[in-house]
Amino acid sequence: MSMSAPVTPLTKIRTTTPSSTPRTREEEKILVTVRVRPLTPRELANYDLFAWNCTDDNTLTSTNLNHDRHTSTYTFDRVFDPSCPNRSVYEQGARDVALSAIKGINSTIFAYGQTSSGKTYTMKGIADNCINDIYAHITNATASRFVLKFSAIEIYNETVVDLLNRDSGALRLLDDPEKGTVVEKLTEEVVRNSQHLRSLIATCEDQRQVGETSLNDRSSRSHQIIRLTIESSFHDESGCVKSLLASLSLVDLAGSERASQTYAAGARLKEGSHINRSLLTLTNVIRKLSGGKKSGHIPYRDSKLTRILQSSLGGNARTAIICTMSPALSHVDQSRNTLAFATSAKEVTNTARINMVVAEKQLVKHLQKEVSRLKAELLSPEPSSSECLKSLLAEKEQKIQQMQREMDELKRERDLAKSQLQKLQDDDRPSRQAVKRLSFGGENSSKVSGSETKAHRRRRQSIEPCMLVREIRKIGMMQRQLGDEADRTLELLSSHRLENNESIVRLVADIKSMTASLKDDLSANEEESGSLKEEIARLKCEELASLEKKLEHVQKSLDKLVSVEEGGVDSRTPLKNKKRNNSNNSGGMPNYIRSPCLPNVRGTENRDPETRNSPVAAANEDTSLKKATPRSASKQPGSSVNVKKIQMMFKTAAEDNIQSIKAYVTDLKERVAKLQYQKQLLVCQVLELEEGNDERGDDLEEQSPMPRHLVFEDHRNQIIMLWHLCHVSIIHRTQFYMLFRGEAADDIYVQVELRRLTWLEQKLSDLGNASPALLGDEPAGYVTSSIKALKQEREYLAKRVSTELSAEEREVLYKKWEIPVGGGKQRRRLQLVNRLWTDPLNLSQVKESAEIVAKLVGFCETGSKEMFALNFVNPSDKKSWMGGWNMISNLLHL
Ligand SMILES: Nc1ncnc2c1ncn2[C@@H]1O[C@H](COP(=O)(O)OP(=O)(O)OP(=O)(O)O)[C@@H](O)[C@H]1O
Repeated sequence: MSMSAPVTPLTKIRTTTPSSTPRTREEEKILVTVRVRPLTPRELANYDLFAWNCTDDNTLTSTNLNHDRHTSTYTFDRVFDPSCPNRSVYEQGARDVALSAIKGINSTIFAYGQTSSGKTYTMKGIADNCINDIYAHITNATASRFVLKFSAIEIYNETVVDLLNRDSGALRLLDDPEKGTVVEKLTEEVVRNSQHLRSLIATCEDQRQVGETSLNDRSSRSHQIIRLTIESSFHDESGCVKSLLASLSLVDLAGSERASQTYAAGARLKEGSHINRSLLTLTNVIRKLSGGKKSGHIPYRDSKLTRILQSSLGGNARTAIICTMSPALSHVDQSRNTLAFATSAKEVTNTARINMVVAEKQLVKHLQKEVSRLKAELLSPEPSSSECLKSLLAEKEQKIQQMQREMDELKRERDLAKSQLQKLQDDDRPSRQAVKRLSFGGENSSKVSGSETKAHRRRRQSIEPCMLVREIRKIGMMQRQLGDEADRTLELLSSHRLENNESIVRLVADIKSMTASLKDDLSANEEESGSLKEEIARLKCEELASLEKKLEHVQKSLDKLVSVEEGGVDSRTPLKNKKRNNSNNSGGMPNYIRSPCLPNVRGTENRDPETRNSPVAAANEDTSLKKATPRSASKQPGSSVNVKKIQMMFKTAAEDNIQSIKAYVTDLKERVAKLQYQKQLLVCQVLELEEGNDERGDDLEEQSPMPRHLVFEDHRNQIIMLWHLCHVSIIHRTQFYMLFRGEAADDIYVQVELRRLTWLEQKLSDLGNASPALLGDEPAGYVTSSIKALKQEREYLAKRVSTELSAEEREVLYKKWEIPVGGGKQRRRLQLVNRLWTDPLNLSQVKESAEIVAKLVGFCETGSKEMFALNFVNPSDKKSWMGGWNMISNLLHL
C-alpha cells in the first residue's frame, strides 16, 4: 500500500473532460484563509487583549496596541472572525477544494498556525463536514460506483508512523517515478460507510501523539495526514467505463512554537528541533514557490512533511490552507509569523488535473485511432499544420533574436566589469577600497530602491564577484601579515635561549594548527567556488608555500635551541636587533611582539613592520642592558661578567616572552577565526552571484508582493530560527540583531547572513543530524562541540551579570524571567543567561534576550555594521567577543 496522491499510470491516463468538470488541467493559486479563534479561558483569565480586527471578509488589521512601527493590514481569500462556526469555515475555506477529489482531482486541506491556535479544532470541523458532503454526493450519484480507501500517518520526530497500525514501526518513504513519494507498507482500509469512516478517524485521533503544554492541555505534537482515496467509475456517453481516481488529504500540522519547550530535556529538545526543522522547510518551500518558480531548486526533500506534501505544494492538486491564530496580544508575534506564511502561500500556484483511468480496451481503440490520424496527417500535411509550423518557427526565431540581444548586453556588462576590475587593481589604496566594497549594501544600497532598473541591478551584480575576488586577495594579504608576524616570533625564538622548550613546542604546535586550518580553509573554498578556483590556487601557492616555509623555520629553530650547548651564548643577532630597536622602545613592558589587532597603545600601528615588530624592541628599560650593547658583548668574548649579565637578561626576558607569545598566539587565533568567517561570507556571496540569473528568482524584493518591511521581518525570523538550529553564538546573534533593523542598507547583510546560515543548516542536515533514521542517536560531534561552545559562552556571560548589572537590575530581570529564589547567586545568574535566546519563535523574548546580552558585553547599537563584512573592528572588550568568533569558526570548520 502506498500513500501517494493518486496518479493514474501514464500509460492509462487520459485527461478528458467529464461533463461535470469544465477544464482538465488548470493553474490556480492556493486558497488561503485565516481563522481567528476566540480568546481561550486561559487568555481571558490573564486579562489578555484582542490584538486583531477582522475589518471585513478579507481583511485583518492589527490594533497596534504595541505601538509598532507598522500597523499591519493583511488580505486573504477569506478571513474568519472568532464568531465564525466550523460549518462556515468549511463552506468558504475548504468545500470546493475538498470535493474536487470526487471529480478526480487530488485535493489537500491543511491547517497551519502556532500551538493552541485552533488547528485541530478546525480540522475536525472540516473532516466532519467533508464526510457529510462526500456521502451525500455518493447517495445522489446513482450512476457512479464509488470505492473509498482510508489511510493515515503521523510524522513524529521525522519518523513516519502508520496510525492504523502503530506496530509496523517507522515507515520508509520511496520515490516512485510515476506516483512520486509513497509511504511503504502503509495500511489502506476500504471504507464501508460514513460511520466506518468516522470511527477510523477517531481511531487515528486516539493514536496520535499528544501532550500537555503550558498553552494547550491536549497539544498535538506531530503532523497528522489523513488520506481518503476516492475512485469513481461511470459510463460515458459512448458507454465506455471510465474511472476517476483522486485523493483528499486532511493535514493537521504540529504547532509552530515548540522551541519554547525544546530546552526542557533530551527527548523534548529533539522533538522541538524536528518540528522546527520541518516547519522551516515547509516555510522555505512555500517561500520559494511563492516567487513563481517551479523549475529552480525547491527543497522538498529537506523534510518528510514536504516530501509527502510535494504534489499539494505546486503540483498536481488543489490546495486550501487555513491559517489559524489566536487574537491575543500576548501571541501577536507568533500570529505575525503565521500571517507572513499565509501571505507567501497566497502566491503559490498549483496545476491540478483530472486523473482518469480509461478501461484498457477503450484505451487501445483510442490509441489506434490516434495512430491512424497521425499517419494520415503525415502523408498529406494539411495547410493548417504547415501554418502552425511556420508560426512556431517565427516564434523560435524571435526567441533566438531576443537571446542574441541578451548575450550582447551581457558581453557589454562583462567588458564593463573587466575595465572596472582593471581600474580597481590599478588603484593603490586597497584598504579603503575594501571598506568601500563592504558598504555597497550601505551607502549605495540606500539608493537602491524599488525603482532601480533591472539592468542596473544586473550590472551591479556582475561587478560584485570581481570586488569579492579583490576582497579575498585582501584577506590573503592579511594572512601573509599573520605569517610575517609568526616569522618574527620565530626570529625571537631562535635568537633567545629559552629554557622552557616545552612552551615553545606548544606555541609552535599552535602556529602549526593555525596553518593547517588556513590550509583547510583554502581547500574548502576551492571546492566550493568555481570562479574562485584561480584565486584560491594563487593564494594556496603563495601563502601555503610561505607558511610551510615558516613551519620549517620553526622546526629548525627548535632543533637549534635544543642542540645549542648551555652557556654558549651567541647573542649577535638578537643584540643587533635590540640595538636597532631600542630607539623605538619607550616602555618597560614585555611587549616584544605586537599583534596588529591589539589596541594601538603606543601609536605604532602604521609604522614599518621591520621597526615596529622587532623582537627585542620593547624588552625593558634596564639601563645596564642599554649599556651592555650587543656589539660590546660580542667584542669582549672573554668578559664573563657581560656574558652572565646577558644570560640573566635573556632568562628574565624569556619568561616574559612566554607570556607575551601566549597572548600573541591567542590573538592570532582570534584573527584567523575572523578571517575564516569573513572568507566564508565572501564565498557565500560569490556562490550566490555565480548561481547566476536563475537564482535571481530568490530575490524576494524583486518578486515578492510583500512590502519591504515584511520581507525583512520574514528574513530576520528565518535567521533567528537558523541561529537557533545551528547553535550560533548568542553574542553574534545579539550583535547582528541590534545592528540590522530593516533599513534598506541592511538588506545585503541580512541576505548574506541568511545564505550563510542556510548553508550551515543544510550542512548539518546533510551530515546526518536531521536524518530521521537517527532517532535515539547521539548528535554528531560538531553539534556537540557547538553546543559546548555555546555553553561556555553562557558561562562567561553569567559571570558578567554581576559586574555589568546593578543589584536592582538583576532583581528586575530575575523576576521577569521567573528565576526562582534560592540555589545561590551564581546559579541564578546562570539560570538567567541560560534562558536567553532559547525561543526563536517568541520575538519579544528574542528582543529582550538581545538587549540583555548587549548590556552584558557592552555592545551599543551604534556599533559598526562593517564587522559583519570585512572590516577589522577592535571591539571595546575584545575578550568578550572571542567566544563569538571562535564559535563561528568552529561552525565553519564543518
Ligand atoms: N474557533 C474556535 N472556537 C472555540 N474554541 C476554539 C476555537 N479554536 C480553538 N478553540 C479551542 O482552543 C483550544 C486549542 O485548540 P486546538 O487544540 O485546536 O489548537 P491547536 O492549534 O491544534 O494546538 P496544538 O498545535 O498545540 O495541537 C481548544 O480548547 C479548542 O477547543
